[in-house]
Amino acid sequence: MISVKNLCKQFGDFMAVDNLSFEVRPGDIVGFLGPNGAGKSTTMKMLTGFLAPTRGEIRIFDQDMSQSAKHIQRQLGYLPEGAPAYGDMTPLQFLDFIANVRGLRGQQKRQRLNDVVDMVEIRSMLDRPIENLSKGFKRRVGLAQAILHDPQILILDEPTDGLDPNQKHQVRELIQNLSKDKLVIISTHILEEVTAVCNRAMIIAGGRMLFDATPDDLQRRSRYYRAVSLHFTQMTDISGLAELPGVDDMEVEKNSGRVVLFPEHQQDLMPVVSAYIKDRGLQVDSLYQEQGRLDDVFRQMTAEVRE
Ligand SMILES: Nc1ncnc2c1ncn2[C@@H]1O[C@H](COP(=O)(O)OP(=O)(O)OP(=O)(O)O)[C@@H](O)[C@H]1O
Repeated sequence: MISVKNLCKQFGDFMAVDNLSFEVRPGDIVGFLGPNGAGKSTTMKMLTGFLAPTRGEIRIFDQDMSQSAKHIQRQLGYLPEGAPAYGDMTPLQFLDFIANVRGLRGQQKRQRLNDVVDMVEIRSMLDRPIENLSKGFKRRVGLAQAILHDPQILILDEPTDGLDPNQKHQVRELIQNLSKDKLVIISTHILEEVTAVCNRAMIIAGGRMLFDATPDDLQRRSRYYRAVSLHFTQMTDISGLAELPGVDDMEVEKNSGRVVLFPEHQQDLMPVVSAYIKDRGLQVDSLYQEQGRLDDVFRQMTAEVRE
């Protein structure tokens, strides 16, 4: 388990991480969200023992980071922001070097290198200097070094940054497949990544924790949660929709002409809206209940906090 209590990091007068407390348990895949400068990377650097906190305590598997960083780091895989690596090495040389540092030897090393190269799909790039690889492949090499020793804890700073949509999908699958009993923390700016990969979402801004619950809970906070969204095939008088029982508000989206009906108290509007459409013989080309918009919640939550 990771246990963080009252964690603070100050750079000069500036408080980058301000009194964070949380726990992460096996099986948790935490999406660490926040605007630029929120303190995500700084927190991750402290969790991995690369940066000393100004105040507070980090305990991992019941050991204190300030006393036992080396021991803890053996059980930890870290993909830093930007995935730094030795650019003049090839991925094969670099991963072999990391495997040695991680204490892998002989057949076990060869087997693990082979497996990880396939997992992150870099076999075709193994003999090119890392500095000549595309951003996406550099990121995969970074991911490979993080998982090479099959660590119990994975801390990945924007693991899908710079990847194309196919690669993003692969890396998300990889993270999900890895993490049955692991503790995973990933930082991301991509909100859908949190619903796609994570079972827990933490939002920080200005170094402070604003939210820590499931991605579903986060979606439920959106004003769009259970809103009914519909689009008419042709121009239609929609004034009656706003008067339906249970409708709190109605908006028409400018570009698409899509009508959104917001429910009172998150109630289910589908039956009344469907009946209204059917009774009047109106033609719609789409009608669905929204699950909540994460970008909307994220903006609301972080709007008032300094960057
Ligand atoms: N070594 C440092 N010295 C001074 N200030 C720093 C240092 N490292 C980070 N900061 C500042 O601390 C704040 C938090 O930075 P951090 O990199 O943790 O944010 P982040 O949430 O990871 O942002 P991003 O999403 O842009 O990567 C920023 O204002 C940053 O400028």
